[in-house]
Parts: sequence; structure tokens; C-alpha cells
Amino acid sequence: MSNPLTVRFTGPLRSLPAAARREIVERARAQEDVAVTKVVGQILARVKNEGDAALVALARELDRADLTKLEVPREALEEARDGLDPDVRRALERTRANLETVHGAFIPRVIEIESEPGILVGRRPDPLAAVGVYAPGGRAAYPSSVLMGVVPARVAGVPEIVVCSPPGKNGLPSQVVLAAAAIGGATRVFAIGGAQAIAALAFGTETVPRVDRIVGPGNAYVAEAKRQIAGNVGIDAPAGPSEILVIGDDTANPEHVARELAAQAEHDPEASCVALVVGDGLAAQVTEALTRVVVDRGEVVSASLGSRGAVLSIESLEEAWPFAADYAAEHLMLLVREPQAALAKVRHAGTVFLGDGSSVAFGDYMTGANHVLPTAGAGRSFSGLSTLDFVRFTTYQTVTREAAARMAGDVAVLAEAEGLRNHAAAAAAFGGAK
Ligand SMILES: NC(=O)c1ccc[n+]([C@@H]2O[C@H](COP(=O)([O-])OP(=O)(O)OC[C@H]3O[C@@H](n4cnc5c(N)ncnc54)[C@H](O)[C@@H]3O)[C@@H](O)[C@H]2O)c1
Ligand SMILES: N[C@H](CO)Cc1c[nH]c[nH+]1
Ligand SMILES: [Zn+2]
Repeated sequence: MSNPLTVRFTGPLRSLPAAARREIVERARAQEDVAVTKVVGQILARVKNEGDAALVALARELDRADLTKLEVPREALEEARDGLDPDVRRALERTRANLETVHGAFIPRVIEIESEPGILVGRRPDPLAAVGVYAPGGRAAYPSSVLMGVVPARVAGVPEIVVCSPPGKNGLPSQVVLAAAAIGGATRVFAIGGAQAIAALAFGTETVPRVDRIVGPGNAYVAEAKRQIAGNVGIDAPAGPSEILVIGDDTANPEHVARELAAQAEHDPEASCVALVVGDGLAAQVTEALTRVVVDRGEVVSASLGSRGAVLSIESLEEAWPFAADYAAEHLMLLVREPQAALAKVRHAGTVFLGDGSSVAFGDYMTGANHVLPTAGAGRSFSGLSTLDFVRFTTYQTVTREAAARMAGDVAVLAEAEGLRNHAAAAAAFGGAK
């Protein structure tokens, strides 16, 4: 590593100046960056107005790729899958199977309930007709993210699943991303990245179909593009640069804490990685371990930890819970003596990892939980990606003649109170009044 690794915030949490605490908790700066907002606004307008021509031009400008075709032919997907290293294929198929098991169990079912005798109300989940899945591909290729989006969509019954991922210099997303799209069951794949991919899926172009919902993680440009098009098309949670909050008591292994921070930091210089551990001694051990455990991508890890990282000591776990609720981490890791009891204290988190066996890397790749999760505090109001993102609900009701007769009077009372006498008349007619 060329730069020595430093962590931006260290020391006791209770001594942290209010401004520093705010800076850690409000790590949304990149998405609110006016420059990003402006650039993304311009990209969306170009794609909306110029369609495919803008996509080809933006691929040249931003991805340094000369595209002859935007859509990746089906044969190229199948060739990528068939040519994949057998170990990688087996691992991707294992991820797919676990996602199918977990997301199949989480799928919402039809619910029917009688609110009164003779009045049946139902709610039926209906799969969306077409969805877009963004798979990042700038600093790293993300075949795992392809599966995290495509598999739950397929399990939910979506017939058209369109994947977009940035092209490399050869004009195609990486082979392993293409293979994952085939393994997951994507119906179409386009070599389009960044904000322009989100625009193409939201507005449609000559070759890219307009979809009903766009999901998937990405960098600050992708997250901002999803935010800006949210009025036109459904989106999942804002899933931007990765983040982790590790909470550890005296049973936490400092090297494990450090490795978890380094793992999420390697995604992006804008990743936010924070540890709150009981005792100044343990905090110092974590900071020291960080200088030893980084095995790759040192520049990215250093940039992330140096600009946003925090290793803070607390006196007891009780100090951690209000901070954790405020921070609403994408990944919350509980390296504590009684993780299940600690889980009961958690208010906001994308997903939680309990105990010393549960590295976030397992959830990132294989447990079957989804790794597309709300970031930048969005965990206070959003959940991680699931089959719920791929359905909408149709409610329905049926009222028997007898129930209609019993209800018509009170409905007329409310309709009269609103000055809507035709409603009262309709209810009375169905209730059997002459
Ligand atoms: N929250 C989650 O669930 C989750 C899951 C996986 C990955 N991630 C995050 O996804 C992100 C992946 O980012 P990435 O950069 O590797 O890939 P990416 O595909 O998100 O972004 C690459 C694209 O960004 C665009 N871009 C780059 N610089 C630009 C500029 N100056 N102006 C306009 N557009 C520009 C380009 O179009 C490029 O194709 C990381 O931040 C990672 O932490 C998050
Ligand atoms: N940690 C990422 C979500 O923030 C997901 C991921 C994909 N590959 C490895 N990790
Ligand atoms: Zn990860």
C-alpha cells in the first residue's frame, strides 16, 4: 500500500464533537453533491431526448467503450455461462438456490378476511410486468448483484427482467456478469451503465424497453439517477456506496472487526465503515489490526477509512443503540456475547449479522438474504430488496345481499355527511331499498 492507512474518526464516542458525529451519521454527502445532481440531470435529459444515440455517446464518454450494439445477444449470455470456470458456476448456482429458498419463503400470499359476516376483503399480489435490474460494473464486476435482483424478480413471477450493466472496452459487461444473468434467468441484457442505464429503463429508448420498476445498487451517479426518476417509475431503496456498523463488546475479536471494515471499504472510496467497541483498549486493537489485515485494494480501503471511517470506543453496549438507530447501517454486525438479545435492541438496519460466525461476506454472496440494501440512512424508511419489490397488490371485496342490506344505512349516513347523495342512493339500491 502506498499511503499509510488512517481512520478518520477515533477515540471515545462520548467525546466526539457533535459536528463529527453528524458527519458520520449524515454520510449522504455524495448523493447530495450538487455536481453529481447536475451531471445526472443532464444525462437523464440527454437519454430522454436522444434515446439510443445518447447511450452510445455516453458509453464512449464515461465508459470508454465503443458500442456496436446496446443489447447483448442471448447466445452471448449462454456462451458466457457455458464458458464459465466450473467453480464460479457452482458457487453462483448455490447462491441462486439459496436466494430461491429464502425469497420463495418470503413471497407474499393472497389474504382474504371477513370484516363483517358476508363482507369478504382480499388482497392478491400481482407480479409486475417488466422490471430493470442494475448490476454495477465500474470498480468491480458484480455477478452476485445480478442474482440478488434477477432471482427474487423471477421467484415473484415477473415475466420480463431486463439487466443493465456497464460495458468494458470490448463493448460488453464482464463475462461473469453475463453468465450470472443467464444463470439467474434474466430475459434481456443491455451493455449500459451509470445514470444513463437508469434513464433508459425509466423512459425507454428505441431498443431498451421501459420498465415498471428499477432495482439494484450502484455508485453515487446511479443512486442519484434513481432518486431523480422516482416520480416516473418505481424504484427500490436507495442502495449506494456500501457501509457497515460493527458493534462489539469485550468478546469481539479485533481482527474480525477490522476485516469486516476492510471488506466493505474495498467497494468504494465513498464506503462508510464504523466500529463501536466496548473499551479504549479494544478500539486501539481494532485500529492497529486495520494496518495489517488489508490484502488488496489498499488505495480504495485507505480512501474510504481515511475520509469516512470511524473506530470509536463506548463504555457499554447501551451507548451503541441510539447511535445505531440514528445511523441506520446498511450492514449491522453484532459481535457481542448475546447477539439475539442485542437484535431486540436494533431499530434501523438493512440487514443484521449475529455473532462471530456471521461475516457480512456470507450475506454479500450466499446466505440467501439479499445484499441490495438501503444506504445513507435510508434504512430508517426502506427495507432491503425482496419479492415485495416485484409485486403490486390488488385488493378486492365482495358483499352479500344480506350484508349490503345491513350496511347501506350507515354508508348513506357517511355519504350524506360528505354531500355525495348518489353514493347513498347506490348503497341503498344494492342494499335492497326500492
Ligand atoms: N448498497 C448495496 O446494496 C450495494 C451492493 C453492491 C454494490 N454497492 C455499491 O455499488 C457501487 C458500485 O460502483 P461502481 O462505480 O463500481 O459501479 P457502477 O456500475 O455503479 O458505476 C459505474 C458507472 O458510473 C458512471 N460514472 C462514473 N463516473 C462518472 C462521472 N464522473 N460522471 C457520470 N457518470 C459516471 C459510468 O457511467 C459508469 O458506467 C459501489 O459504491 C458499491 O459500494 C452497493
Ligand atoms: N457489500 C455489497 C453491498 O453493500 C454487496 C457485495 C457484492 N459483492 C460483494 N459485496
Ligand atoms: Zn460487499
